[in-house]
Amino acid sequence: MTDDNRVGPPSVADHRERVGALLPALAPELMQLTGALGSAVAETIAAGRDLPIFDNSQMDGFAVRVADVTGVGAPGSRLTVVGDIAAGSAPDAAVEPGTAIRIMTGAPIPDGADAVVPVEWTDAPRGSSSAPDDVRATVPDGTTVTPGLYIRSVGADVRADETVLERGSVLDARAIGMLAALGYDRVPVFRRPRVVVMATGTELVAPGSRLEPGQIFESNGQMLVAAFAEIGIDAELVAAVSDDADELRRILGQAASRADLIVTSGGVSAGAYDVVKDVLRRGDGMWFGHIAMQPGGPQGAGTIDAAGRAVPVLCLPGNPVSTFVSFELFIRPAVLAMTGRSDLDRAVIRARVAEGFDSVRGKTQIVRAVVRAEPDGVPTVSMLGGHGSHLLTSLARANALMPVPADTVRVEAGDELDCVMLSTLPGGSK
Ligand SMILES: Nc1nc2c(c(=O)[nH]1)N[C@H]1C(S)=C(S)[C@@H](COP(=O)(O)OP(=O)(O)OC[C@H]3O[C@@H](n4cnc5c(N)ncnc54)[C@H](O)[C@@H]3O)O[C@H]1N2
Ligand code: MOO
Repeated sequence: MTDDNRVGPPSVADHRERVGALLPALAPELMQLTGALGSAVAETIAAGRDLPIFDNSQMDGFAVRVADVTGVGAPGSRLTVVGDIAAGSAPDAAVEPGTAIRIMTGAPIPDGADAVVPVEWTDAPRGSSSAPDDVRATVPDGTTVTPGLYIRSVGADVRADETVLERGSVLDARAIGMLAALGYDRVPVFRRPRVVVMATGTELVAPGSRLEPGQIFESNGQMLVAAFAEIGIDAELVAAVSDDADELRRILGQAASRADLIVTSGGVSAGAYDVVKDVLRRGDGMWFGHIAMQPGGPQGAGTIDAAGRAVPVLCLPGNPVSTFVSFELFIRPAVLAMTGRSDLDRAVIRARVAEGFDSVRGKTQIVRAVVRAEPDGVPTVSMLGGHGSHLLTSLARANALMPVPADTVRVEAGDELDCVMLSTLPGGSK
């Protein structure tokens, strides 16, 4: 539990709980399918109809009766062509004994037909705009013409009322394609939060600007917006805010009026210009402190009032690796839960440590790491770049974060630890 009267600093789990409790689940809404990519479905969705919607042809060819197309290798009897069905039109004749109907891929199977022979098996001209008067099919060696050949049956993909998406699953391109095929133009989803990301620090200038002495390029805001985009949330980046309390107060107020969540970076430690902490600590509902984790120790979390609405604010430490680790451990799962998603956590792989290293007593150390697949089965993991929370390049090169428990002071080669995968394991498996 998060408990300000506790002995010792809050743990990673405590802070995760605190952040999770601040972000309420967002209400469901009906959304146009075209805009729903990345949203989680708000209710279990059943197919409203069968798919395929009707029996249709899998091939460009001729709809026939099996009895008329027997024998392998030898030409079958000549069949009178009594119709022509393109995809998108309905049959206007039935296939009687001794007849066939030309048919295109996706067109409905006419009454009387119980198989389709591809045009390649026939003596009909291919790609001709009009159907021939008659046709003869020759069944290739090794093929048996049985009822249903090259017919895609109604309901073979999914039957009406069968579940196609569970509540909480995310709409990806494939799910959207499937819902469109079922005829859904709108889909019930959990609303996604409006997020404002605010990078604070007088030293920050936008990438691409000319640097004056002491200035650096703003990277945390860019990284956070990208991290939100990776979980389907279009966050708004507010230009780097200087360490001026009045300016920050004004910008926070404006952001709160339009946001479901505000995320700040920087200004939460013990410095003379730690403006985020100075401005927000005066309001009710904010907590600031150090959690037992490195990087990412100093944190702030709470709500601010926006015309009677309590808007959650999460304040992340400014060191770039600390910002990212805080997003990963606290914001990512809480925001995914807020948007109704059921897949809150990244894939975890247990890996064997390749080289030993020291860890910090009393703090969960979040180590940047590279996990590699090994032929013998157990993947190996190597620490990357040291513990410094300014070492952003090693973070960018890592494919995993490896939490080392707070009671561990030394990790030995050969120890096995869980690694939280940030990207795909070299070799392809997740
Ligand atoms: N006396 C103490 N000093 C510090 C403590 C402490 O407990 N006592 N904690 C250290 C730890 S741990 C961290 S983490 C940082 C957190 O500091 P702040 O959140 O106040 O962050 P800043 O001071 O604003 O910045 C820290 C560092 O990161 C750079 N930065 C900040 N924002 C950005 C950005 N948007 N893009 C790129 N780089 C950024 C900034 O220039 C600083 O170098 O405090 C330690 N100090
Ligand atoms: O904990 Mo700070 O986040 O080391 O860099």
